Amino acid sequence: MSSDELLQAQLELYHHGLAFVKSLALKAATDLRIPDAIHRRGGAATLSELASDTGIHPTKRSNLRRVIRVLTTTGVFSIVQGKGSNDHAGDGAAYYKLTRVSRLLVERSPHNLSPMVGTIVNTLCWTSLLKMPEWFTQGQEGESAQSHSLVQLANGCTFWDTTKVDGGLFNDGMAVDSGIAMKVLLKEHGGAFGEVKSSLVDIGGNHGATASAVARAFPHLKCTVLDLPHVVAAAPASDILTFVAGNMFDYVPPADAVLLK
Ligand SMILES: C[S@@+](CC[C@H](N)C(=O)[O-])C[C@H]1O[C@@H](n2cnc3c(N)ncnc32)[C@H](O)[C@@H]1O
Repeated sequence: MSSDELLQAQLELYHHGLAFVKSLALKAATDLRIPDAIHRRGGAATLSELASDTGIHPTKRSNLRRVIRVLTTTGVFSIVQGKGSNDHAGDGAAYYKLTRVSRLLVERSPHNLSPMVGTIVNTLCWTSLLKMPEWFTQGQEGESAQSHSLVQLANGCTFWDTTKVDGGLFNDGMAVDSGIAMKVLLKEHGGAFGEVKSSLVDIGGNHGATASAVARAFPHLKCTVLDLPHVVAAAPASDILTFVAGNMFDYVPPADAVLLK
């Protein structure tokens, strides 16, 4: 390698190695409710406005700038000089704005995906994935990879067991994810459900976000949700869904259509 190539390769390696900073900056901004703070300021806010609105300690303001800089680089926020055409202050200061990504993190948005950030950026995922080298090299003859998962190796229980004690982290993420997916699915391909005769079962249907969207759009369908007992036990009551607690590998309630999302 030439010197330039060597330095470029080193840079790329560090980019790959430090990619987690992007996830963790996203998680921090979500937890600090920075998207809400920008939204409340009319869609654009200075660093000091963000710092005071989100309770950043005065000694940490420059650190906040660094986190926001990561997030402007990755497209979560954008940065402009001055507030733009509706800039009454006309001060030319740096303003941080929402992008189509961070609009999904505004709590009042009909497409609020902020719970999903905690679902995908959390210590369970990290501790499990850090075990990859061990997991790949361990195993027993005749055992399938699924029978001993990364999560089991790292945490001593299955992934689904962890959702018993995660305070709703996973299920809350699933609900908001389904809200968006079903909105698009029903808009673009809703006809598929119209063709179902009279009943549908959503296997692993969690708290019923997907099945309720179907049931509301197609009232002729009797919709059932099958999920694990601890998930069904915590599901909100519903007038339009029937919940069945069980294991899909043992029993699937009969229906004209089966949905697996
Ligand atoms: C990735 S989540 C998907 C949830 C939902 N379908 C959605 O799209 O939002 C998988 C779901 O399957 C459920 N599940 C996992 N193993 C199951 C089993 N053996 N029988 C029934 N449900 C199961 C989990 O509790 C979880 O709610």
